[in-house]
Amino acid sequence: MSAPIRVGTRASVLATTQSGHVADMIREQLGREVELVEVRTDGDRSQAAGTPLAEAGGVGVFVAALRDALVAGEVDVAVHSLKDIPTYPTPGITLAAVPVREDPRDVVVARDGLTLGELPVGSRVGTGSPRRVAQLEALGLGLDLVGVRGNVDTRIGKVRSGEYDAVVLARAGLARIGRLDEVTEVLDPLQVLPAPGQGALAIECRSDDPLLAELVALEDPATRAAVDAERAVLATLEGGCTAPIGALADVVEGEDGEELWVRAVALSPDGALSVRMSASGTPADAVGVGTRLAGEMLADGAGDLDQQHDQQDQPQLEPEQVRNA
Ligand SMILES: NCc1[nH]cc(CCC(=O)O)c1CC(=O)O
Repeated sequence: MSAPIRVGTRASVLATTQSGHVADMIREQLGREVELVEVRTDGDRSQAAGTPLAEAGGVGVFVAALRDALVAGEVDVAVHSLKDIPTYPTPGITLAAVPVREDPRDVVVARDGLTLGELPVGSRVGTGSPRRVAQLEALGLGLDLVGVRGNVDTRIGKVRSGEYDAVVLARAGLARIGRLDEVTEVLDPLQVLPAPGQGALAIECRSDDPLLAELVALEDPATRAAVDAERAVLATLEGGCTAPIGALADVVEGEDGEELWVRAVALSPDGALSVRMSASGTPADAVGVGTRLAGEMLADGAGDLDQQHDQQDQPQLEPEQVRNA
């Protein structure tokens, strides 16, 4: 009888829900015992103490804290939102599995059940993500985009209190914590492409842990191919530009078997300029499809989008590393 698998989790509602979900999968699909181990960070403490903390800005800290606990052998598995982890590899840690993902789209939670298009010009819409800001600006609705900090509950609270008219969030986060009923609009990826990896979970373990071979059973191959392609787009574009990036891939059944389709956009921070492209290939070549697509985007000027193109007030944006949050 082997020891329980220790799954590391952060204290937030979203994090414990995600880790709990993975713990259930390990119990049910691997038949192993699981123990949830809370990994506290300075970020969690300062938030508990009431200090405003950018969830997006703190993400690097949270990912790092879980990974530290993993490498130190305090936990055996770390669960993250895939979109929050960097594209480059981390020594000693392997992305063991990516389970079936939630609906990856962004959503609106607005006052009075409104959609973005129904909000009057000048309405205050909260988001701290440059990717969302640029794509929302590009819609030309005349919205006043303002930075928003804090966890999902805090963000929606700003709509309920009347401070903001709406906030834009990942549907997946709301789905996981059971608050989909508060969504007033699901944004079509034709207008707003999600962050690479949005809606997917990353299950990490130590690269030398035999557990790695077991965890692979939790992987959904179609999700893995899609997020591998999206992250290849991001990794390639990151090398050539700092513009906000959206990317979304899916695997569909074609005439000759499975096909992988990828759409991506890179925008100037104010959304005035963008390079938008799509590509397709096989799921087995996911990284190649994403890399080539990004290469074509760079050839089409995606590397020259970094400057601001008009001088309106911009919300306080989060650090560059989370520009796609
Ligand atoms: N940027 C923070 C973050 N990281 C993961 C999610 C939601 C869950 C997911 O996308 O998988 C969120 C909140 C949001 O963007 O609304």
